[in-house]
Amino acid sequence: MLCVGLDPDQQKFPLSLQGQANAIFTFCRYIVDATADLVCAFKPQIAYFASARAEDQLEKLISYIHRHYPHIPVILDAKRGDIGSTASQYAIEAFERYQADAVTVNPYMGFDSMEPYLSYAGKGVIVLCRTSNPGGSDIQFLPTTDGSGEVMSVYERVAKSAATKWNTNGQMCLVVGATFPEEIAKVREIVGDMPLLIPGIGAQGGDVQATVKAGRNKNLMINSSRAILYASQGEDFAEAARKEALKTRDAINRAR
Ligand SMILES: O=C(O)c1cc(=O)[nH]c(=O)n1[C@@H]1O[C@H](COP(=O)(O)O)[C@@H](O)[C@H]1O
Repeated sequence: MLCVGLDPDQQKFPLSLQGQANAIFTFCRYIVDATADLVCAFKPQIAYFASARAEDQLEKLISYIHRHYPHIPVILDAKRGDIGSTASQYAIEAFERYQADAVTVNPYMGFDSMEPYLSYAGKGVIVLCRTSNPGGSDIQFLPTTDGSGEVMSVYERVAKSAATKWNTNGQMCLVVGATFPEEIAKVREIVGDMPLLIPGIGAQGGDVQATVKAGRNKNLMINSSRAILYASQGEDFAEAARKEALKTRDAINRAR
């Protein structure tokens, strides 16, 4: 159930990679090779590539994962959200340019903003529901009604809509932060067996055991990025990342 997040921050790279052409790809490739037998998915975060003008290295990385580890899905973490015509372009970017198997999207603009991704049969559409950051509560906790008199918070409404209306082709997953196990349990209750992407263990301090229990040990992809990527910033970074990934995977498995 471990998903390794690929958030390559060049300032944290070992000296031997600093200033090298293709350093981002090379760093991620080492991490992928060191952890591939321990993961259920890899999740590259697009901002780390785009901010460094390294989209070509993201393309290369996803193609490398597909070629060497074809059984491991790649989740492109892009958190897109826009009107349908623009979302169509983002869907082309995620699924045709980058060849991702799934993409994270923001549901704030509603169902039509997610439809272009859903039109790619077999691709995963991973919808933000109860995010891991403290400020997530600013909006996601607000009460809503839908006319039936039933009051629920925004994140519960997203979960309910995903479970009852939006997931027409079985492609949807939801993001729920490991930092909020109570809400993981509520979302699990609403959506049944739908897969959940759960970031927030490791650097953000989420509790692995509480996360697995709240998710009922079913269809979970539990993401850790920085704690694994930068377990060491020295030349032994890949070895250290493997050790940390093993430790995390074992902690997840002990909690199952
Ligand atoms: O969609 C996500 O992946 C995501 C959603 C969320 O609620 N919280 C969250 O941290 N993430 C992403 O998950 C990763 C977490 O990284 P670490 O905190 O370093 O493990 C980052 O790439 C975040 O952008």
